[in-house]
Parts: sequence; structure tokens; C-alpha cells
Amino acid sequence: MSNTDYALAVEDLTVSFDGFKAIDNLTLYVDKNELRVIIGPNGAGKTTLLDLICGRTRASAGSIKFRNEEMTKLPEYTRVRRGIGRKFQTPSIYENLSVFQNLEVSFPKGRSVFGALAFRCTDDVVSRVKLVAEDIGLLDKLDTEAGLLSHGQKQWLEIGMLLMQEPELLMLDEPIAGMSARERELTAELLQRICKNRSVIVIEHDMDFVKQIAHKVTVMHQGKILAEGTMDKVQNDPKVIDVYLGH
Ligand SMILES: Nc1ncnc2c1ncn2[C@@H]1O[C@H](COP(=O)(O)OP(=O)(O)OP(=O)(O)O)[C@@H](O)[C@H]1O
Repeated sequence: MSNTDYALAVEDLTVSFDGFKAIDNLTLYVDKNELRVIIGPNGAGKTTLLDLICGRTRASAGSIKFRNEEMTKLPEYTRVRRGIGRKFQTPSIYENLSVFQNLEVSFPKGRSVFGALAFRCTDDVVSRVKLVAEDIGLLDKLDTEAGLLSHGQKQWLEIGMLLMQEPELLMLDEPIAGMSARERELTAELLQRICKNRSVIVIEHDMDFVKQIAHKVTVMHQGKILAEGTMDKVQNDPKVIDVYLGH
């Protein structure tokens, strides 16, 4: 039985692709305001797990409860409305719009056709844009065209676009890929700030970064959970050293 206090309760989740179980009877609980990092070798099933949680891929069996509501049969857009946000590796921002406009169009009211028609740039929207821009460190770049931002800034802008929707669960796939050392540091600070109001799940390969940000680490292997706990605990787990960290 799942504890209803969890933000996310994944139980006995399985997905098969032509008989191959990419996720195999997996159970995972994430707390409110927790920053969970998922690690594991290539092909372990990390991305597939996030695809299942956000609704991009349908589960073959098992349950995904978000804030104690069953998500498993809901389409992706409904899960977004319920508060699940997902960022993919490549940024999908509007390069020709300013930072301000990118954030503005991500305000939930602007999303449906009718919402977009009725949409006015109200004081509420402007203040939300500013709050989010401050969170992502782009307050002084509001008028800059997004295409002119650095790679790291583009990634933060996309996180900001998700934050405009005030997700209660944010999932990020390798957020620091291609970033400079300084951008990595700033991203660690950003993630620590944003998990104060929501749960965050990060897939990451860079162990120094994982150490810096993770409240708890889940190690996946062959569609299952191999180990889970603090970074110290999983780093010293012989099973983990054997299949992953030792290589
Ligand atoms: N749509 C699909 N059809 C068939 N097989 C798939 C599909 N999606 C994923 N797989 C397989 O499931 C397994 C898990 O893949 P997944 O991308 O989730 O691993 P990962 O842990 O994210 O790996 P990486 O670190 O390389 O990104 C792989 O063997 C992959 O080939």
C-alpha cells in the first residue's frame, strides 16, 4: 500500500516493448519537496520511467499515483494540467521571442486556443514572469532574444517555462549536459531552490553533480531498482559498484 503523503507513488510498474521489459515491476516513492536523482547504466530504463510518469508511454501494468490520484490511464496533457512537468534534453524554446515572451506564453491560461484569445498580459502574469526569471537567473535578460542566450541559459529558460505552470513534480533528463563548470554550479543552486516548492526528479550521469544535489539516489539496472538511498549509501553498495560505478 502506498502512503498517501507521497507526491509520487509508482507501484509494480511494467512496460514491455515486443516482449522486452524495459521497466520491470518497479516500485518507487518520491516525497513532497524531494530532489531525487536516478542513475544507472545506459539502457537501464531511466528515460522510459520518466516517459511512463509523464504519459508519453503507456504502462503495460502497474500504477502511477500523483498526489494520490491514479495517473496511469490519463493522457499526457491531462497529467501536465495535474502538475507534472517534464523537460527533455534538447531545449524547446522559441528562439525568436524574448525571454519575457517565452515565459509569458508558458503561463497556463495561454495554453488553449480560447485561453490564448482571451489572454491579456495582466499584472499577475508580469509578476509571475519576473518571479520565475529571478529563480532561473535571467531577470536581467528579459528583453533578450532567446536565440542569443548561451546553451546553459537556454536550458534554464526552458526550466522557467515549466515553472510558469507551477508543476508539483518536475522531471529533468540530464539537465547539465553541455554546460560549463560555472553553469553547472548555477544549475545545482537552481535545482536546490526549485525543489523547495515541489518534487524534482533528475536523471544524471555526472556523479559530482549528483552528490551536490541529490536528497536520495535511485540506481536502476535492467528496468529494476538496484539500490536506493543517500549518495553515500548507494556509492558503497557492492551491487552498485559492480554494475555501474566500478566501470
Ligand atoms: N519505444 C521503445 N521501443 C522499443 N524499445 C525501447 C523503447 N524505448 C526504450 N526501449 C528500450 O528500453 C531500454 C531502456 O531504455 P532507456 O532509454 O529508458 O534507458 P536509459 O536508462 O534512459 O539509458 P540512457 O542512459 O542511455 O539514456 C533500452 O534497451 C531501449 O532500447
